Amino acid sequence: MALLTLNTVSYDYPTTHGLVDLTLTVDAGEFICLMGPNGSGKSTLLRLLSGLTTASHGTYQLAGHAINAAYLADAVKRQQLHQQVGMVFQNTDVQLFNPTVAEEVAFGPQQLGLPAAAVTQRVTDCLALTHSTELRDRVPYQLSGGEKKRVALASVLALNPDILLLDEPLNGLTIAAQQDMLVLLQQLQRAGKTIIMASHNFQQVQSVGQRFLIFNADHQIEADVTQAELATDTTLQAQLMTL
Ligand SMILES: Nc1ncnc2c1ncn2[C@@H]1O[C@H](COP(=O)(O)OP(=O)(O)OP(=O)(O)O)[C@@H](O)[C@H]1O
Repeated sequence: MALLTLNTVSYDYPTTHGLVDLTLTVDAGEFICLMGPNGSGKSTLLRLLSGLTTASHGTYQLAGHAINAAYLADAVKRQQLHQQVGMVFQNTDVQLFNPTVAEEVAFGPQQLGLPAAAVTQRVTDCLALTHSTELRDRVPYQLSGGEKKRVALASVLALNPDILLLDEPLNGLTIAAQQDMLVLLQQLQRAGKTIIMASHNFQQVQSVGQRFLIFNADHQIEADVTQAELATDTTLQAQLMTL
C-alpha cells in the first residue's frame, strides 16, 4: 500500500506558484531525490509533506489520513504527524534553539513525554548515529554548518520518524562529510525509513537515490525515473549535471 499520495496538488504563494498539479505516490522504504532548477518547488513540496503548510488545491493522504487544515488544527494529530515525518531544513538555524546539543536532541522525546531514562538513551543513540557524540555539550548556534546539519538530523531522528525529509542536506559540507551523510541516510533506509531529499548535487546523489523526481521551471514534475532508468538516460543526466 502507498505510504503517501498527492493528488493534483497545487500550492500558490501570494504572487507565484510553488507547485502546480502534482500527482505522486510514495511507498514505504523508498529513497527519493528531488531535483530541478532553483525555485522549481522542491522545498515547497517538502514543507507540504511535513505538514508545515497545506495544499491550495488537491489532496495529500499520509498513511490513510487526509492531511489538510482541519487535520493540522488538531494538536494531537499534528503531534502524531511530526512523530511520523521528520524534516531537516535547508537553514538548520531555524530548528536549533536549545542551549546545548544534548538538550536539543532531548527536546523532541521530552515533548512526547518519554521517561527520562528513555530520553537519555535516545540522545546517546542519535548522537552516536550522526557522529556527533563529541558535540554533546556544545552550543548548537556556535557549531559549524556541517556540525549543525548532523545535530539537526540527530534531533529529528530522536523522534524516530518513519519518513525523513531533507532539504539540501549536503550543502556546505566537505566532500568527506557529504559521503558520511549519504552513507548514514542509506543505513537509515536499510533500517526501514523512507527518505525524500532535495539536492542539487547530482554527482553525489546519483548512486544513492533509487528514484528521482525532476521538477521543471513551471513547478511541475517533468520526470519520475528510477535509478536504473536514469543510468541509461544520458540526456537527463547531462541536464541534472548543470543544476
Ligand atoms: N515564502 C515564499 N513566499 C513567496 N514565494 C515563495 C516563498 N517560498 C518560495 N517561493 C516561490 O515558490 C517557488 C518555489 O520555491 P521553492 O523554494 O519550493 O523552490 P526550490 O526548488 O526548493 O528552490 P531552490 O533549489 O532554490 O531551493 C519559487 O518561485 C519561489 O520564489
